[in-house]
Amino acid sequence: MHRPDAVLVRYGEVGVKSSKVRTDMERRLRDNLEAALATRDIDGTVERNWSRLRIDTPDPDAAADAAADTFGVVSASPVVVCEPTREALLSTLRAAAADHPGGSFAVDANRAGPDGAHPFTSRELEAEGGSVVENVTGAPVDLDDPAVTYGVDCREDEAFVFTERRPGPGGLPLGTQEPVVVLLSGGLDSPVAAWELMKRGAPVYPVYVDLGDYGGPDHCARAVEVTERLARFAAGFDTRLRVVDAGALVDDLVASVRDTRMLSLRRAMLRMGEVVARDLGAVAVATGESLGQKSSQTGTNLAVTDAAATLPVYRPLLTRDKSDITEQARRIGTFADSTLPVGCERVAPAHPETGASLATVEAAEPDDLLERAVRLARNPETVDAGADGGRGGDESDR
Ligand SMILES: Nc1ncnc2c1ncn2[C@@H]1O[C@H](COP(=O)(O)OP(=O)(O)OP(=O)(O)O)[C@@H](O)[C@H]1O
Repeated sequence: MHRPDAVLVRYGEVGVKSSKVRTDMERRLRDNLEAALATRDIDGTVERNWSRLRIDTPDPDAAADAAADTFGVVSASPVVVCEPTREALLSTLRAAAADHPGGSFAVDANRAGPDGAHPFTSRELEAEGGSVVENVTGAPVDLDDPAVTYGVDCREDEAFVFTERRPGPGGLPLGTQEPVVVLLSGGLDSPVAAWELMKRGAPVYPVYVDLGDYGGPDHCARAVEVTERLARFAAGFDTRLRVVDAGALVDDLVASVRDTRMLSLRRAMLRMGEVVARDLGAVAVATGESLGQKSSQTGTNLAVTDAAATLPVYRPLLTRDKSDITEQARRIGTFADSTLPVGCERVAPAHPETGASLATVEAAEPDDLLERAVRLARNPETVDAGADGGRGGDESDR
């Protein structure tokens, strides 16, 4: 195949929106793709074209990877662009077949345009293209499970030939929903929760609660590292980690509260997240909790935790299994060394309460716990983890 000279970017859910919302979301997707190219130093321009976007670039391979990391994108294909004529298409297919990697193949053609725009149908293109590829490669046709699919997208003014569809994350373009604060521990779950929210279009502001001696520099470094990985999916958005220094508060909790300590700590964390959320214009606070995963995550205990919240609490992983979350963390690149014996595990009491009443928890915790949490969160330290901030709170495009 000649070198591809562009990338076709396909989206999914954006396409079923009403035309105004769809236009706004396509624009946002285009801007996000441009930002993704810019952060990776890839030259290219992005155009909205019928129901796809198209990137013209000297480096389609890298541009397709950048698109495949962009929320809203369902798939991206490096493509060879040619004239929308039978001769040009068959000749481009012939050139592509010269690089056939082996195994069976199919030709999948899509033709769009007004009646009479092309003197051939999609089916005819598939049959004729199939013969061309067969002649060049000698490979067998397999329409059900081909090793290679030669894609042909034929439009009125131009046509595209491709052999790859790199899957994207799907979802909605980042910035089409309102921002959310995510309590990010740097453990396995909360980065996946953040990713899931971003996938639905919500920019996230990660907040790490420094647990002092119970966390330590390695724990915090892990949160920074994970934030950097998340920033890869959020080019142009402010994903800087906000760090709240809660060492003294945790020391006091450990010294003064026994079985319900973890619940009081979660309540304080939610309050801290809320302060940052209000400051940055975020509409909710999210955690990586899932039902029954830990003693603090029973239905009763989650209700006690939520009683401290005045903003909605999002738990994108509520019903997910740990094995599934772990597999996703590996896939999206946020799986870090999760075996560090630090963090909340060290704060937990020997016999944590699994079914606390709000009255019991409130009676056991210091009277000023939540006010103290608010004070601590007013001036978080901001750690730049590689994003080039600025658009997280943009009202205009949601
Ligand atoms: N130090 C922290 N800073 C910010 N948020 C935290 C911290 N520790 C816990 N959280 C939040 O509370 C949730 C439940 O805490 P849990 O004890 O399960 O955390 P973990 O196992 O250390 O981390 P994770 O849940 O991210 O794997 C986390 O998913 C996260 O949203």
